[in-house]
Amino acid sequence: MIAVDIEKGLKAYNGQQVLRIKKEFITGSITRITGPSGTGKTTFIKMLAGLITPDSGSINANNTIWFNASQNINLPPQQRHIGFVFQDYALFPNMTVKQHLEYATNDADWINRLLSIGGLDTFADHKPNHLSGGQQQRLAILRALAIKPKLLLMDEPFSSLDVKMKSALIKTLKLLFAQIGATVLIVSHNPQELDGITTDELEIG
Ligand SMILES: Nc1ncnc2c1ncn2[C@@H]1O[C@H](COP(=O)(O)OP(=O)(O)OP(=O)(O)O)[C@@H](O)[C@H]1O
Repeated sequence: MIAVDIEKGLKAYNGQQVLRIKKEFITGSITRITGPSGTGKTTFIKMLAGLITPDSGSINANNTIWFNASQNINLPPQQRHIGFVFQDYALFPNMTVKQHLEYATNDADWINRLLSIGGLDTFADHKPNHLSGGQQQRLAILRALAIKPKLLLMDEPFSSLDVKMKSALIKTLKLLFAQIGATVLIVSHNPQELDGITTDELEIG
């Protein structure tokens, strides 16, 4: 379980706004994060990843303290074993599809399975600028899964996929999440796309 109780002052266009999140995420749960634009959904998952530091409070993952302001503990991102799908993908321009996955794992069977799940087998030697937007987005998802993360954070991960591709991929991912025992948080503006996959919801703002 991941227990979060944090506060962060956001630099909003109209002054200061405080983001407060108090929530427990059960191991293996899949939570949809909703809320209006600019309320702090991305900032929240970046705080879980250790990419943004909360002003106060704590984040505890199972028996490990990831963040505790009063004890001055702040585990770096690489020690949190998290998979992150960035809204803008953040792919490496000089790496091929396969190299993105090899950067994260040396398990060749797992890499081949991921390539097949993402429909990118035949694009293994392509670099991102030779992929469509949907293919780049799928690569960002596969890269996040490559380390078999215990916590997977996804920021609008299906926004560039067509409806058919999206629903097939989501069904497959649900099985995969269960298999690797991941707890998953998905920021999504689309109310329907995650029907039947999420087990919990967090509304921000
Ligand atoms: N490191 C930071 N420290 C403080 N404030 C930040 C930081 N990064 C972003 N912000 C501010 O937090 C606010 C919320 O931004 P954020 O991207 O988290 O919103 P969001 O809910 O994900 O929006 P959207 O749905 O449009 O993607 C913005 O006003 C932004 O300027």
